Amino acid sequence: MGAYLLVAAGATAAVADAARACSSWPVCRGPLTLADPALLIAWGHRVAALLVGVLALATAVAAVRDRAAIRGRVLAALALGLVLFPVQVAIGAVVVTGGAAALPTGAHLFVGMVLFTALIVALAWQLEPEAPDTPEEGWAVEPGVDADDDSGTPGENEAVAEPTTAPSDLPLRTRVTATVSAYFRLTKPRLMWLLCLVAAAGMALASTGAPELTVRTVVLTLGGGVLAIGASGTFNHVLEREKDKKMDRTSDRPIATHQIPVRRAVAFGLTLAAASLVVFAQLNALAAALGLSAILFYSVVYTLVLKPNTVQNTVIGGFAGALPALIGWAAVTGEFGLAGAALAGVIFLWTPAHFYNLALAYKDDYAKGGFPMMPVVRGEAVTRKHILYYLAATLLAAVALAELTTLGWVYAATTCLFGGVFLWAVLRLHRERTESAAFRAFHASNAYLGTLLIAIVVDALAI
Ligand code: HEM
Ligand SMILES: CC(C)=CCC/C(C)=C/CC/C(C)=C/COP(=O)(O)OP(=O)(O)O
Repeated sequence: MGAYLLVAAGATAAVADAARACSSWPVCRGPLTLADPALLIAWGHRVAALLVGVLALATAVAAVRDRAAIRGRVLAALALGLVLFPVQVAIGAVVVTGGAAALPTGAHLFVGMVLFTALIVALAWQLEPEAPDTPEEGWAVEPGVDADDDSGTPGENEAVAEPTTAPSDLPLRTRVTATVSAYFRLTKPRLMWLLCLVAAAGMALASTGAPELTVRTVVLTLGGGVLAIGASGTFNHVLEREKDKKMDRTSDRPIATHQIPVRRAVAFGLTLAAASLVVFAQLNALAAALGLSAILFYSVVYTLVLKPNTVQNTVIGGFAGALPALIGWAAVTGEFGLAGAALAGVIFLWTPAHFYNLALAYKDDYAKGGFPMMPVVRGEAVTRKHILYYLAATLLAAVALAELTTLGWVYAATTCLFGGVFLWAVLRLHRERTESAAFRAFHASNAYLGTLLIAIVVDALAI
């Protein structure tokens, strides 16, 4: 986390043009004053570098002392980090003293990222020494019922779901409430706040350029987004109704229990999809095309093709969740943009670090449903390792986003603070290996992304 703090502080120093405020090395000349934030950032970066250097050295010394208990590749990764440290200090000194032109652009950022990666890899190898590199033995997708099988004949292992349609002798009001809430559930409302924040962050980033962000753009983008997510969620419920019956977590879903007939659900989904496209089209054609792509990607590519067939289902499926970033950007500018794509990259890399925690908690349930999720196919230790890798990749992508934009200290502080909380939760998951630790890490993933997106909006619009 110290190494990450350094990378983030470095990116902030670059954005704030700290080298202009402090062009001497190793210390900044002149009095330290609160009036010059760039000078404060320059000092902060150097003090952090000193402290983290001491920490890295202490870690390496401890590892060497205990080398009998530490595997060779952990020591090698640590050694790489340690060797890169003085290299990184030297590059930093050259950059601030005016020699940046002699170095490849971004050399300091790149070496910092490699250093952080080396330490994370050492940590993952140390925490999960027994992680097998071969697939779990004996796992195979259970012969399930095809997603489009609407025969109503229960398959083997399949619980026979009792229709839970509100009986007609119940008061009308109770029946209406039950039906409305069942349709509401089809839209997967619990995901909406975060996906809407993704689109909001995309809009906020786009509006730091020339176009002004209007209330109309915000309302149409979030309105279209809510409708599109509702449509995608509904199609997902329709297509997975047979598998949903087999899993404890999903067996009470409205279509699985026949509370909502398939035909009506399809009509509901199509209505939401059409409404979302009409709303997006009020913005521009690109926003509408991206909205349609998101619906099709999640409903067809992810749900039908990837999810039942490949262990990389949720990794590739992350494209669907990343698209709202591009939609938000396109809503404001009418085109694609690098910063919007970088935000989409953050969401894409965050998705496995978010979902693999649930995959661990619901491993047996997913196996019952016949889904080749990572813990089911490759085992829990490999999944925990991948959570750490994707978390590290997300944190680095967040720094890359800062480099490409004018996001400032609110954003940098948020990614460090909540990135630290997320990392802490994942480390506890590695040590405790319990269901509650997996849920804690899942909630930390949502807290990290949620606060990061709010920080983007605040930094881009208010500061
Ligand atoms: C392939 C990609 C993803 C998969 C497989 C996945 C899976 C899941 C699952 C299974 C749940 C539990 C849902 C429930 O039982 O109600 C969940 C919850 C959630 N997901 Fe994801 N997710 C993915 C991507 C995303 C994305 C891109 C976002 C937003 C940016 C997101 C935000 C959320 C939120 C906010 C919750 C609810 C948390 C809560 O109830 O406290 N997910 N996800
Ligand atoms: C703008 C727009 C249309 C965006 C759509 C993107 C979208 C809905 C992304 C979320 C992906 C998601 C929550 C998957 C849930 O997994 P799952 O369906 O495998 O979960 P389950 O096991 O609960 O069915």
